[in-house]
Amino acid sequence: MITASHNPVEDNGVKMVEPDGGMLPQAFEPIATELANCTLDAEVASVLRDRVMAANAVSAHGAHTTAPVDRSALTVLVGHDTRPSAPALVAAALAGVRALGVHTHLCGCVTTPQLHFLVHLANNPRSSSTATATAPATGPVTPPLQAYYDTIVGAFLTLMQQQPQLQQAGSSAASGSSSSSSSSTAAAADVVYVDCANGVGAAQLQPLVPALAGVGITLALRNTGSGAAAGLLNSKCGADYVQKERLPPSDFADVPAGARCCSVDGDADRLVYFSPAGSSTSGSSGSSSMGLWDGDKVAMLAAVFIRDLMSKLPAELLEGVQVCCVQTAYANGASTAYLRDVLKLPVVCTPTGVKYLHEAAHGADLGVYFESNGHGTVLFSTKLRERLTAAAGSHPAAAELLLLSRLINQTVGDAISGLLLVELILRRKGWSLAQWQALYMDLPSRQLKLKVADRGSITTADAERVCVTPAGLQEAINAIVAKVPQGRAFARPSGTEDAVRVYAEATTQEAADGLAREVARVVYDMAGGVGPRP
Ligand SMILES: CC(=O)N[C@H]1[C@@H](OP(=O)(O)O)O[C@H](CO)[C@@H](O)[C@@H]1O
Ligand SMILES: [Mg+2]
Repeated sequence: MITASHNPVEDNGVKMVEPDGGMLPQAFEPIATELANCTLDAEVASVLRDRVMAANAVSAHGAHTTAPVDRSALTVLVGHDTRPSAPALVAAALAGVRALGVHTHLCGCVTTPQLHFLVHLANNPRSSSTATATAPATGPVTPPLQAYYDTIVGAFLTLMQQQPQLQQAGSSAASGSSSSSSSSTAAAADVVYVDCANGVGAAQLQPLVPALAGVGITLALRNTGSGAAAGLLNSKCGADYVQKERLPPSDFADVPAGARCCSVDGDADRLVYFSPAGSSTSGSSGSSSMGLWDGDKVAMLAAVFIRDLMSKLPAELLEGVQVCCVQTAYANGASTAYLRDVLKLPVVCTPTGVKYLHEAAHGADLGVYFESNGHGTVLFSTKLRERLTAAAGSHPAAAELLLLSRLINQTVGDAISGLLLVELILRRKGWSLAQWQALYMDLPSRQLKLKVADRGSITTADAERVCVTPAGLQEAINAIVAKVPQGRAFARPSGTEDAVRVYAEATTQEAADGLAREVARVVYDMAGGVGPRP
């Protein structure tokens, strides 16, 4: 997938998709880095021969294979986002793959999660998570993009059209509204304004517009990157901008206060909800008055809904079924407490980066994982899906969960699938944005970043929550945090930028701001800060 995701339009990059639809195995990262850093053609050839081909003998899961690979039987699917540099890079990628004697299939301008889905489906045409798709029975024929919509939107529409016999009336903290059908919710909630980041999400969300109109939901696509006044990809728009700046994106000035809005990123694998200042915004964290429903909030909504459905299943069906919610240190402490104390679900904290969350969630039968920035999904194990399939005829909740496993992209976080999940749950519960927000109150938080001479000098442990080096830094951070009631703070080197990120939360915004500033200063002083002192 040729994309640089949420980054500026002039950047570009590549995301590799494994044959099972998953992400690049971590063991392959150093080799990929080596390949990317080749400067001479001859170097490319030798790294390919000595490193990539040698590693090819090791499968994604670490198992050694001695069987020779028939490259003519392989196909590499290539997709790209809307960046102007895409055509040249796609041509180079296709030429490179063909030079290895491997077939190519150009999927065109698709979202990253769509490409993951298609790769998975091409290799697993009978997979139960894509059972409604019209996939070819044999490879290496590649499935059409329509298979994605058939599976994901198809599951959503089936769930929406089902009689609400499984309503969770009174099953949660926020049960202020007793109505649950879409026709009886406020008209405003039936319009969802979508910030498409001027990226590939715009074209790929388009087929949802007529499909959702059929169930009473108006999708109003904004920042579609087209028209005379088209904005730039990810420029003052997109999920990363909305979540980090806590500001509505450009082209939303006329959207009414309290409206239901969401934002995807440049390759549509992240999703956050927001609402321009006005009603429904109480309880949001941050200095602006815009309401924000970030990845933590999406995760909690999914966890509440799935937990309710599971509670309707007979105990024997769930025997030995492990549920796990995965977060990073950036998850708001209030969301972690909600998972642990209210939902009473096991919570795991991993280092930043979806590859870590995905891996941890994959270990459970039902793994809910989201980064606060809106990237995440819910994974159902094969064991659980088989049990649900067997019970679907006699237990409506099992049938619903099975449909959910199709609505939710099982390969990676997916903004389109995420939007459908959120809209389904809010309608099923009859919840407004305010009721969703009221599940728990975010602790005020602050994120800062600063430059140091060598960010590699900061090493961390315990899912990046503790600094190991430089010596004494963690003790200094501990002393600052100890002075702030319910304070929590950590510093870690970014994996994607030349910067150190500082996160702090406390009971008031002032305290969180002050804590972040103090920690940033101590990092600056002890880890070789450069430029102005925070
Ligand atoms: C605090 C934050 O948002 N960090 C982001 C960012 O990683 P850093 O290692 O923090 O630069 O980019 C990653 C890739 O998109 C994303 O997975 C992660 O959540
Ligand atoms: Mg992205």
